[in-house]
Amino acid sequence: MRIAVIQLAYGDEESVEQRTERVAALVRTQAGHDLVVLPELWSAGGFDYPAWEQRAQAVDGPVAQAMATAARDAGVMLHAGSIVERPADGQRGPEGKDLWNTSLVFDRDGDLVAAYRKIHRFGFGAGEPKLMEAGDRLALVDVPDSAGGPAARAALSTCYDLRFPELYRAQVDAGATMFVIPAAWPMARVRHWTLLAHARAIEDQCVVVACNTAGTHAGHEMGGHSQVVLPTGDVLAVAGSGEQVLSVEVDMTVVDDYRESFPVLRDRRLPFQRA
Ligand SMILES: NC(=O)CCC(=O)C(=O)O
Repeated sequence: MRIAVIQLAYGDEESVEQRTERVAALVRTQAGHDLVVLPELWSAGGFDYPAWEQRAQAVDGPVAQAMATAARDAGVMLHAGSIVERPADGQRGPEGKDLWNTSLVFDRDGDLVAAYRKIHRFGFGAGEPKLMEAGDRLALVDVPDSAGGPAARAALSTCYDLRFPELYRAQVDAGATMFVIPAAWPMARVRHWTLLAHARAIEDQCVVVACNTAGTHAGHEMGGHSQVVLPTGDVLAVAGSGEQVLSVEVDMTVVDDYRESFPVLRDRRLPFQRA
């Protein structure tokens, strides 16, 4: 299957409306891909905490509508990155807040087929844990291969989630063969981003499609280096530090083949006795 990873760069000057139009146009140029992936919180600004309240939208709000239309126009499945979600029905979480960091996936008809609320909140006590609720539910979606190869069973996670291997093990147990991970991961820790994505691919024998942000916004330089990593640990493609689109061909037979030839997952031994 053909996958496009759109590593967006943005600063503070562009309005949400301008950026949404620009991103929709970029998505439309990706016709011919089976899956197109955008980064975390690209419309609200990954580190622009003070703007989140005002930029929050529902899962059928203006950003989602623009992405649904772009997916349909391009005829691609679109992982539209994440939005700051404020549910239209006034829902609040257990901490009394009404915002979530929510990823949205649209199919090639523009229908919303998956939504994932980020489980692990990032921000050193500020940002997400202060302003948002945590998700508590896995989300997986099938990505068909128009060339007739096996579909991917894509599991959704977001940025800081990458540091929590137990999430990915749970996704594997739910049938995942691919991890799709949008992010706004800063340059300061880009080495962690690269290494952890490799680790998740190798330890869980999945294809990792990791789409980061580039540019500098809200005083934070983003790390870029989006990447597509195979279960073998081989890197199919890696971006630099600026705006860039990676276009890769992934044969999903690699997952079953590699799991068969090196059956690491079958050698798991749980539960352990307590010491
Ligand atoms: N937006 C994020 O989740 C950033 C995560 C990050 O910077 C880190 O884990 O390091």
